[in-house]
Amino acid sequence: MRSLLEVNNLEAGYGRVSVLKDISLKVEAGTIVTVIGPNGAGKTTLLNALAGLLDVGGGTVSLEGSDITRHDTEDRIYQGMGLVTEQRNLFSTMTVQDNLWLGAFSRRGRAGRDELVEEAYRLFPRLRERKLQTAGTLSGGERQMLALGRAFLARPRLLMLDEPSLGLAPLVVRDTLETVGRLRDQGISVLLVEQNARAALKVADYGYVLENGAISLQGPASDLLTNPAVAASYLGGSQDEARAAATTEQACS
Ligand SMILES: Nc1ncnc2c1ncn2[C@@H]1O[C@H](COP(=O)(O)OP(=O)(O)OP(=O)(O)O)[C@@H](O)[C@H]1O
Repeated sequence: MRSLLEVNNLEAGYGRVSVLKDISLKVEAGTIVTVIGPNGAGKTTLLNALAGLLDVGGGTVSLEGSDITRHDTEDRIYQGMGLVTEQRNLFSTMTVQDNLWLGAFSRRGRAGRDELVEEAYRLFPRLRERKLQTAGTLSGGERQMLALGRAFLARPRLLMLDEPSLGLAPLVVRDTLETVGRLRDQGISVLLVEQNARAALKVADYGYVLENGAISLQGPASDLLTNPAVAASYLGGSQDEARAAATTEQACS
């Protein structure tokens, strides 16, 4: 079966500065794949390269088997890619409702758009409660939810999210990543870039660890959560604690 997204031996960077080295990864349809890694590892660069915002120096990117390596961003969006950046790119002086309405551009006519926005409210009830509030006055978590709601309305096949938990309090991070899970339930596959490794691995199906522009480790998210090396570097525990957690996990399964 072919993957929704397949990246092979990707190289990319900024002018003569090379950042991504020989990146190969896949996103299967209906799954959440996370890329975790420290500051400066190249996570945002990876999403920008996949969205066609950077020239790639080598390798290939395919979406459902069709080679899009040289396609421009507009074309990639047309083919079903969506990107929510760290900035979330909302219209701060416009209401929640109007921000959503703009996201429903794929549907023609007022009735069609209203129907789509209604679907977003069903999926994210908090947005309905806030629909007349301007986006600039929302809390960080609500802003992120609005960004996800708007991305949902564009109906991408693959949604790429750059650090949705950035700047959010721990409880709000959990809420936000549960929302990402709801998008998957709606048939949207997700490539999730996160520094918050634990929260990301909890919601994801599969994970990659990116270090210094290269993939250093990959596996099912549940395996990475109990991997001692991942725990020591990214989950805030010692290798001994991680081994103990892995043993308990195995004993319970
Ligand atoms: N416009 C740019 N020009 C030159 N170098 C850049 C540019 N943007 C990023 N870099 C460099 O590329 C490397 C990877 O940066 P990137 O933002 O992709 O990392 P990241 O993993 O997303 O980090 P963070 O988690 O801090 O956002 C860093 O060394 C960064 O300094």
